[in-house]
Amino acid sequence: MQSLSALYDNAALRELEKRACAEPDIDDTTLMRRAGQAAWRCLLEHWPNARRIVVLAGPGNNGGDGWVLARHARDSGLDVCVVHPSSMPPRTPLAMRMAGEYADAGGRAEAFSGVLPVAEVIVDALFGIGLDRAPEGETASMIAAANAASSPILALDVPSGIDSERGAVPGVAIFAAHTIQFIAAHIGLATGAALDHVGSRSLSTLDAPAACFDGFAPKAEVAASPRFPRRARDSHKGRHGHVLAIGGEHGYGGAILIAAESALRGGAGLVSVATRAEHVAALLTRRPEAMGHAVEVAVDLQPLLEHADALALGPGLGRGEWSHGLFEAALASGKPCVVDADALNLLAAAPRPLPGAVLTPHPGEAARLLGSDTASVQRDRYAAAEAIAARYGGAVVLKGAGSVIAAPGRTSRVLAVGNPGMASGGMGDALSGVIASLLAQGAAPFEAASAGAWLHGRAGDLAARDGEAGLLAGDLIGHLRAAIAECTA
Ligand SMILES: NC(=O)C1=CN([C@@H]2O[C@H](COP(=O)(O)OP(=O)(O)OC[C@H]3O[C@@H](n4cnc5c(N)ncnc54)[C@H](O)[C@@H]3O)[C@@H](O)[C@H]2O)[C@@H](O)CC1
Ligand SMILES: [K+]
Repeated sequence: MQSLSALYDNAALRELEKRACAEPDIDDTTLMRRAGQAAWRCLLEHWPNARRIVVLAGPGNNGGDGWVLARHARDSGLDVCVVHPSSMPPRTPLAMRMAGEYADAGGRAEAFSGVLPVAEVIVDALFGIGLDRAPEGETASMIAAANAASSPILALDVPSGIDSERGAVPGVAIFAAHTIQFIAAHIGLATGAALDHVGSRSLSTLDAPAACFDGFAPKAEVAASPRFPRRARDSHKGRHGHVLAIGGEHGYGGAILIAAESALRGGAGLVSVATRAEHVAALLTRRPEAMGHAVEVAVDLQPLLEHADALALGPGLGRGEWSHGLFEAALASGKPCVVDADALNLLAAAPRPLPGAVLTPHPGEAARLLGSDTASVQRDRYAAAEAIAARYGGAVVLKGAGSVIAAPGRTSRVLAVGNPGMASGGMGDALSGVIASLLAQGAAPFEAASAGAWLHGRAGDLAARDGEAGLLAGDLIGHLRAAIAECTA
C-alpha cells in the first residue's frame, strides 16, 4: 500500500503511470479522470461550503486534471470558472479533450486578464511534475494573483512553481493550503523551500494496481520514529556507552556544554568533555553529571579517547592549532564519531574517508565539504547529502527544513519532524550530542544519524508547544527524555 512516506522521483512517476496504463481497463484518460475526481473529493472534504471556485489550468496534463475537477464541481452546482494563460491553451491531447468536455457541458472558462474572479477556493492546476523552468510572465502573474487572494489554494499534484524532484523553488510558486499528490508521493515536496508551499498533504494512488510498484524502490523515505528496547532492570551506566565531547576553544564554551548535556539526555551512561580549562568549572556547575577535563595539548586527549565509545567532535572547536591537534587525534582514534561545526570545516580543508562517522553539516558547511555553494546545495538537498556521503563514506545529516539523512548504499531518509523555532544557536550542538549518545549506545552510523535527528526534531516539536520564536536548545534538550520514552517499547 502506497503512503506519503515512500518518495519517488519524476522518472519513477512516469514509469508508474506507464505501467498502470498497461493494465487492462486502465488508460491515460482513465487515470486523468480519476485524478480530477480525487481532487474534487479532496476539495469537498476540506471546503464543504465552498460555492464559488476558480481553477487555474496550465497547458499540460496538470491542467487536464483541473478541467476534470471543474466539470465535477459544475455538475454539482457550484459556480466554477477555469482561468488559463492567454498564451497557453491546453496543449496535450488529454488536456484538450478534458477542456473540450468541460466546454461542451457549458462550463465557463476565460483567459487570464490580470485579475482572478472572486472564489472561496482556488484550484492550482497550472504545472505539476512537468515544470521545467521558473514560471515567468503571465503564469508568474497568475501565481502571484492566486497567492495574493485571501482564498485557500488546493494544489493538484504539485504546487505550481515547485521543483517536484528537488524541493527547490526556482522562482515564484503557489502557497497551497493543501496539496493532493497523484499515484505516489513526490520526493521534492518533503524538503527545503518546498515545505513552505505544500501546506498539508495527501495522496491518491488513482487505484494504480500494487503490482505497478513491483521492483520499484522509493528514491527516499520519510524517517519513521525510531524504536528503542526497554532497559534491562539490572542495567548499569557501563552498558549505555561513554561519549567524549571535544571542543570549546577560548570564548566558545557554550557549544560543548550543550553537546554534553544533550548526550546525557540522549541516554548515554557516561559523558566526558575535553575542553579548554576555563570551561570546566562552568560545565560542572551546569551539569555535574558530566566529567570535565582540561585539555591544553592533543596528547592529553589520548587517555580520554581510550575510554570513550563515541565522540562528539567539533562544537566550538575553532580552527586554530589547538583545534587542529584535537581534530587529528580524535579522528586517528578510529572511534565512532559525530563530526560537526568547526570539525567539518577542518575536514573540508583536509578531506579523507570517514566510514564510521556521522557528518552533520548545515547547508553552508555542506557547500564547503563539496567545494560548491549554499544555493547549489539547497537546489538539490538529496543530491548534496548523497554526494557528501559518497565522498566521505559515513552517514550524513544535511540540516535545514526537511533534514536529509544519507549514507552509501542506503535509501536516503528525510525528516518530517522539527519546526522553524529550531533555527537558533546551539541546536546543532544538541543534535551532535544526541547522535553521539546513540553511537555510544551501539547504533551504527546511519541508524544513529536517523534516530538522533528524529529525536532532536521531535523534542523540538514538543518544546515548540509553548511557542516557536524564542525556543532555545536548552528547551529542546529538556524534552529529549520524553521523545525517547515515546519511542521505547
Ligand atoms: N504521471 C502521472 O502519474 C499522472 C499525471 N497526471 C498529471 O499530469 C501532470 C504532468 O503532466 P505534464 O507532463 O503534461 O506536465 P505539466 O502539466 O506539469 O506541465 C507541462 C507543460 O508545461 C510547460 N511548462 C513547464 N514549465 C513551464 C514554465 N515554467 N512556464 C511555462 N510553461 C511551462 C511544458 O512545456 C509543458 O507544456 C502531473 O503533475 C499530474 O497532475 C494525472 O493526470 C494522472 C497521472
Ligand atoms: K499544480
